[in-house]
Amino acid sequence: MDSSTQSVKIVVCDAETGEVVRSGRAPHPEGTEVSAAAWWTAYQSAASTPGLLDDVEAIAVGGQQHGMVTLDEDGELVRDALLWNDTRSARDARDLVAELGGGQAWADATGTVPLASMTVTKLRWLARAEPESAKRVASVVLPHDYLTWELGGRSFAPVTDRGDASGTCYYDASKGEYRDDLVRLALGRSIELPRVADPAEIVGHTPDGIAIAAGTGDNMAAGLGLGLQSGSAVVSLGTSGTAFTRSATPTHEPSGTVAGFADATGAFLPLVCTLNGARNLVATAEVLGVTLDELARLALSAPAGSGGLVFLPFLEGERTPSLPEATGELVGLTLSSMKPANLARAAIEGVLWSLAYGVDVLRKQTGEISAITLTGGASQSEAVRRIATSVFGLPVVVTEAFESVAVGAARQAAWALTGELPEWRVPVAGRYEPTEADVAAADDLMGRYTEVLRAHFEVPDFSR
Ligand SMILES: Nc1ncnc2c1ncn2[C@@H]1O[C@H](COP(=O)(O)OP(=O)(O)O)[C@@H](O)[C@H]1O
Ligand SMILES: O=C(CO)[C@@H](O)[C@H](O)COP(=O)(O)O
Repeated sequence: MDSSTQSVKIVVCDAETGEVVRSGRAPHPEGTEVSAAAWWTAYQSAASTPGLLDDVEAIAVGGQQHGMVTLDEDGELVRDALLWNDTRSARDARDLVAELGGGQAWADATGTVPLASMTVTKLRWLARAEPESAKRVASVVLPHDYLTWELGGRSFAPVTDRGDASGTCYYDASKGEYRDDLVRLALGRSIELPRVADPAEIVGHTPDGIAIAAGTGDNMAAGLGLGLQSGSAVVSLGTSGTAFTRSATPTHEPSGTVAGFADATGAFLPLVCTLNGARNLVATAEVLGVTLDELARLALSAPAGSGGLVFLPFLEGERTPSLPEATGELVGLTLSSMKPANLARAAIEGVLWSLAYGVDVLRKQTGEISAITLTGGASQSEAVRRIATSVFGLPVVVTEAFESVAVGAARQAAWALTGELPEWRVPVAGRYEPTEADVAAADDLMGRYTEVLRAHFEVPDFSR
């Protein structure tokens, strides 16, 4: 199961080959504050498709990362979960960074410098803004932990895995230990935290006897589903934009650009995340009064560089660069550039640009990255795939197994069931090679965006 921001997707895979044999989905409520119970209801609705779960032997959850799900002593929800894209704890993030002695101190302690997305900052927000709710909290779990617990009929204590735990900023991924001192720093006291299960552990069973694996964060699950290896990066365009790679060793990047997450196999998953993925494209299509397919056609009819238009895609504030209070900018409007086609292309270039920057920073942390695998809802767009070559200047691959998070969760479930990580084939649906002109366009685009970004916002070094 992939329980992500906008929807839940279930895929049923053949345990030997990974072939997707059945699937189902259901939408999630809108907003950055959502009751965890709504995710369980959505899962039950998707799973009720007749025959969908017939013969299923094992299940795992890949879930949107970082969300703060608060439980009281009786295991009841204290309040709605604050999601990864809720920026109200921006001030708390700044305070926590200062209180521990700066970005390097956090990067050393947990691998990651807290920004408003991370669970630890939401704990501090709760203590500050809702002290009465904070007092009632007995434990905090992540979205995937909550769903794993519900799947098991609450018959075992909540569990998590090291991948998702690494996104809390109170778990040290390199040592595999919770940092109770950081929970106390944020909330003022200790709380119960879910046990961190082994990557291939069966943590319990559903009331129907289906084995439940540990599950993980959605990006970690996508890494498993796509068979991610060092030297290449996954770029996901869902609600968030993410760029991540696999690393055998932990990263400790002090500026907060690269999160030093763990992956779902025992290795690491350095990751750059933006708040502004596919929804900037949906908003642009709405402004232009076109469908997403028409947006793609328009974008492909415009030249690389969008006739000089630059779209800083900060419609939901931003996490990378860290500008939680920012709004978007459209720059370079002239009589000749202000055309629907240029606007369509600029939206795609803008959304991809911050991830191209992310890939550059990842490269500095982990070594060469020579290809990109695109995934997430917007990777279905032919324009996104083609334009990506001229923003990254790298080969871009799209796989057939489109729901990579759910497939990765299924692969983990098969691993737990059989005791061996299955070697599932990841069939390539398309490979887009950059031309020399694409590589030059990528450099040019990075230069122009950096200039416009610097002219409008105060940011740390943000250049190639
Ligand atoms: N062809 C497309 N072009 C651009 N965006 C698309 C396209 N198809 C789907 N999307 C967008 O992708 C998003 C859903 O992607 P998904 O990866 O499922 O998100 P999440 O995992 O965050 O719930 C939605 O905002 C949807 O409108
Ligand atoms: O916060 C992050 C990663 O650090 C996001 O990637 C969330 O994990 C949500 O992902 P999507 O719902 O957009 O897939």
